[in-house]
Amino acid sequence: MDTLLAVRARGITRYFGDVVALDGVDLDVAQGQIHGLVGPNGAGKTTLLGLLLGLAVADSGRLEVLGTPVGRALAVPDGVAGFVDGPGLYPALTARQNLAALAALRGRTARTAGIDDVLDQVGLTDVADDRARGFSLGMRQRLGLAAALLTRPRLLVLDEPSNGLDPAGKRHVHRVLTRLAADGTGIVLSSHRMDDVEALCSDVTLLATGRVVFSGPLGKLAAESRELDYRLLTSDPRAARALALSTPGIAVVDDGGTPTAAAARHNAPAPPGIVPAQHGTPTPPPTVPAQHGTPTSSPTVPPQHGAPTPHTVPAQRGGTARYGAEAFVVSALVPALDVLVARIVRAGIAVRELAPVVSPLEAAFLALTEQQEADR
Ligand SMILES: Nc1ncnc2c1ncn2[C@@H]1O[C@H](COP(=O)(O)OP(=O)(O)OP(=O)(O)O)[C@@H](O)[C@H]1O
Repeated sequence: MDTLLAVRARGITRYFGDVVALDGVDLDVAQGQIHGLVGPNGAGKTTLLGLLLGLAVADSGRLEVLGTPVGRALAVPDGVAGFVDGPGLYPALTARQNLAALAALRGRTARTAGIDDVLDQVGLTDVADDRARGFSLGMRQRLGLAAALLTRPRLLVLDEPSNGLDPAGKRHVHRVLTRLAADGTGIVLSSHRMDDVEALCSDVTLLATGRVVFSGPLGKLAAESRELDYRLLTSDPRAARALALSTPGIAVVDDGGTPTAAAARHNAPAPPGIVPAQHGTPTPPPTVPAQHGTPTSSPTVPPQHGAPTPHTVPAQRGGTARYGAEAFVVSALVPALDVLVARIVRAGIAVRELAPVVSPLEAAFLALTEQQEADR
């Protein structure tokens, strides 16, 4: 039996005059999933979120929300809450009065009880009786989220929910969203903050000029990415570096690979779809947890019969390594990286840290942006 999807969209197209804001978009969001919409300005994210919220209707295609086909009427589908372009609030009312008024507008579907609870969840208890007029952007975002929570949504739709949030506000919002998802609520959010998307979302859809260029788990994006730069911190950098140089498919980046430069490198020609699959088997994101306690004695490097000529990427940017003498940067596809890590560990060297200099999501986003500029 099919699991009920919070969102099932097929071939969604939406025009604004001559502009094709959405062009045959497919989207699946499972219940309990936090799904990120990512893409350059004008990609169609807000338009898509607006359709989910019933603020507009698609010109063609089929959209089901919480198992029910969305009709032609402009109405928030049952069980859905959220906002685009910032929450609608009454500036003259306090936070608490805003929530009471919004709940009243929702009539019987909203709970007037629980206002204190949702204010607490988003961290606004201390300003519950202050007027919204004086609220910062981050506070307004949190109040908008509190209003959505009051309706106990089964699908929550948020446009840039992290806008204006300070670290404490961000922690509140992340906690709330994670808890909601754990309770089975589907969440679709757009964001330009790749760190947020990576921290919150299990799945992501990349849009560019109204088209889906990738949709699926974040781990699959990593597996399908082109070569990325990875910072590698080990207990024996010299021996690990020697192993890297003799591992097929691994290039050692001499100068430490600053994030910007790495991004620029991965920005290079992006094919349509930007992240062509290069391997059959998805590989988990190549982040290796610290392995404290692994022997740190000098490794024995296994002989490398038939190993290719060491491949070193010349320093492109000069300057000293930014990650300290212990770390170095390799450029590789995930499968080659897996081989390298196995060799390093087999040699008795501890892998203390392995992380992409620029995440697969950020690299894909940058490639998209670059592609758009090239097409202009
Ligand atoms: N009401 C409108 N009238 C005319 N064109 C519109 C309207 N809303 C959106 N568009 C156009 O549709 C396209 C998609 O816009 P949309 O706002 O959905 O993109 P977005 O991905 O949310 O962008 P951003 O990251 O800048 O918020 C853009 O070309 C935009 O100019």
